[in-house]
Amino acid sequence: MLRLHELTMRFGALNAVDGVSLSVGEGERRALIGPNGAGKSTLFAMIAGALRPSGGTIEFDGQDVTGLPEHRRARRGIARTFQHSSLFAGLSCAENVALAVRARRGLGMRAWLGSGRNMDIKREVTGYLDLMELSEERPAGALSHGEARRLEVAMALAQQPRLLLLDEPAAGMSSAESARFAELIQNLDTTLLIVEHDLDVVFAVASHVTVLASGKVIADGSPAEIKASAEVERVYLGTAKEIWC
Ligand SMILES: Nc1ncnc2c1ncn2[C@@H]1O[C@H](COP(=O)(O)OP(=O)(O)OP(=O)(O)O)[C@@H](O)[C@H]1O
Repeated sequence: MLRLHELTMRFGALNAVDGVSLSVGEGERRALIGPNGAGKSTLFAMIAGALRPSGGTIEFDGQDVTGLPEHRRARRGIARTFQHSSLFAGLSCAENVALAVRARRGLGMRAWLGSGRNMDIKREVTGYLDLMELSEERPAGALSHGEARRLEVAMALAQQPRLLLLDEPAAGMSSAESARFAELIQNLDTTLLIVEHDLDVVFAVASHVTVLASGKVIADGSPAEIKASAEVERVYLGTAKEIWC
């Protein structure tokens, strides 16, 4: 579904992402991990379309999307969440998700409750909120941090993405919140690419893990392979574990 070939991002003399090639298959849940400054966010931004690569290509669903802006990638089925909240605090959970559903369907924002079509939207909204265990009527501004992040995922799901990109979704969550979040994400059947520092979340959610360091892929495999990798253990999970967070 997603194929990166020799993807590179240079900032002046720095190769923040340095010739990364990787493929994500349909149905995979891929985690990108690595220490601070490894290039994860930069790689994520290039995949989402927020940053134009200095070199290399990005293929989505067999098509070269390297030059496409973010909104056109979104139309092809790539949805993302942001590190910072993108919710409307004064609207309820249902209203926030309804906005995303209506945007996907190309509908206006006026007169959005009442008609037959709106019942159809309402059913769809309820489905996404149920997946993320959120109640319809609560104002987004009254949600806990963990609930707000789940609402952002519900809004991304409302785009019916083929590939969902999650940018540090568990950042700032308590350990109880992040454990629940991981369970909910595991139940999604969307192909997923997640950048995350919380390794408990990563190993609970991911089917595949890619480890970046200094802009390069240093390991790639199943969670069990990554945990067992002497190289990853030596550099990150063991002696230098403190640099992860
Ligand atoms: N806009 C920019 N201009 C210059 N350098 C940048 C820019 N964005 C990122 N960098 C540098 O690129 C390198 C990779 O940064 P990036 O944020 O992608 O790493 P990361 O793995 O996401 O780190 P973290 O885990 O701390 O978020 C770092 O050295 C960073 O300082």
